[in-house]
Amino acid sequence: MITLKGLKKVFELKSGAVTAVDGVDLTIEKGGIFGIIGYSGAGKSTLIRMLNMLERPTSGEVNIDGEDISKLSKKELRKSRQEMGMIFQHFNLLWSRTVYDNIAFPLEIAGVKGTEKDQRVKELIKLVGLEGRDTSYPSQLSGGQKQRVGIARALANNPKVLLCDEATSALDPKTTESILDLLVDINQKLKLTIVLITHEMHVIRKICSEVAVMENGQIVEKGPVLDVFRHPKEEMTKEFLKQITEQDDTEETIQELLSDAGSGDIVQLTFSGTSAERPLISELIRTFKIDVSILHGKITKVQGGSYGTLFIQITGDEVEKKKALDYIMTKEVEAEVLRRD
Ligand SMILES: Nc1ncnc2c1ncn2[C@@H]1O[C@H](COP(=O)(O)OP(=O)(O)OP(=O)(O)O)[C@@H](O)[C@H]1O
Repeated sequence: MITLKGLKKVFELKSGAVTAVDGVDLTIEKGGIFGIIGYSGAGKSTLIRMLNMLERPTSGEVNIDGEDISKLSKKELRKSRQEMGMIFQHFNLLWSRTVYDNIAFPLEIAGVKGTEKDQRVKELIKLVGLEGRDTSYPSQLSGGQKQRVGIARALANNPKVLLCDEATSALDPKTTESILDLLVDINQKLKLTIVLITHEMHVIRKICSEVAVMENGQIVEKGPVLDVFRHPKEEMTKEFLKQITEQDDTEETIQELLSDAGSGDIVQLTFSGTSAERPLISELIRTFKIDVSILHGKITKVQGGSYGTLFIQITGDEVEKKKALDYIMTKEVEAEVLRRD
């Protein structure tokens, strides 16, 4: 649905030219939640702002449903923008208007009036969970409530895409969770495509189906979240993943496990996707004459499945242990014997 080809943005400053986005090729499929992660200055804001031409590209194409929107006239662009809602880190609300009037604003611009407008605003207030706050002013709302108004306003004209520019970066962790839950809810209920930019990996982990990692204006790695999390290729991706992996998966902890454990084979199991949800350990104990102790483990849930590592210790007869290992291999679980008894 959204295809970027050779997208580039150069800002000409007195001090010289700054290339904010440097030849980005990207395809964003309909209906998913696509996350773009990068550090400050990587070019994320500039990139997302080019998706609705808030920022004009220096070169390259932004194709939405097969149409290059950088070629549209002002009038056509105004119409095309209604198909894309946007929310911002600092909400960008109209401070002198109530919640109701903030949400009604884009409808008024689109020429929606009277009962139709009233019904739509009430529907949106309900959708984002702000019933009873219609007459409040933004200054009377919490950060999370302000972002809910931002979301309702962005959805007013039934857009196909919602662009989120660091939408939870100004919020505390608990409020962030509730706004992320709301975004997933909207994505599923309205079949809305969401594109978000963030510098926080837990946002990607919690709600995105696909991710692109941005560095110096370029996309350095991209793919389904589960794949990128399990097999990150670039240093930048690994660095972001450290935000959500705990220290206890380090080489040192594994060495400690190996030296502390009693007799028996020590096996590292790596699960991903639906394999993480199978009752593998109970299957092993029931099927083979072995004992299994769990030494250490962590399963992380992401959109589209789970992934994780489990360290187990297997004791029993050599033949049975070998059969159990062979069995594990047939279950789409990677198994590595770290120590053989
Ligand atoms: N309007 C502008 N004029 C000049 N330079 C700009 C402009 N907007 C962005 N830049 C520059 O482009 C580069 C990328 O900035 P951008 O804001 O897109 O990055 P970002 O990844 O979104 O970072 P942040 O989260 O800090 O906004 C930076 O070097 C920035 O200084």
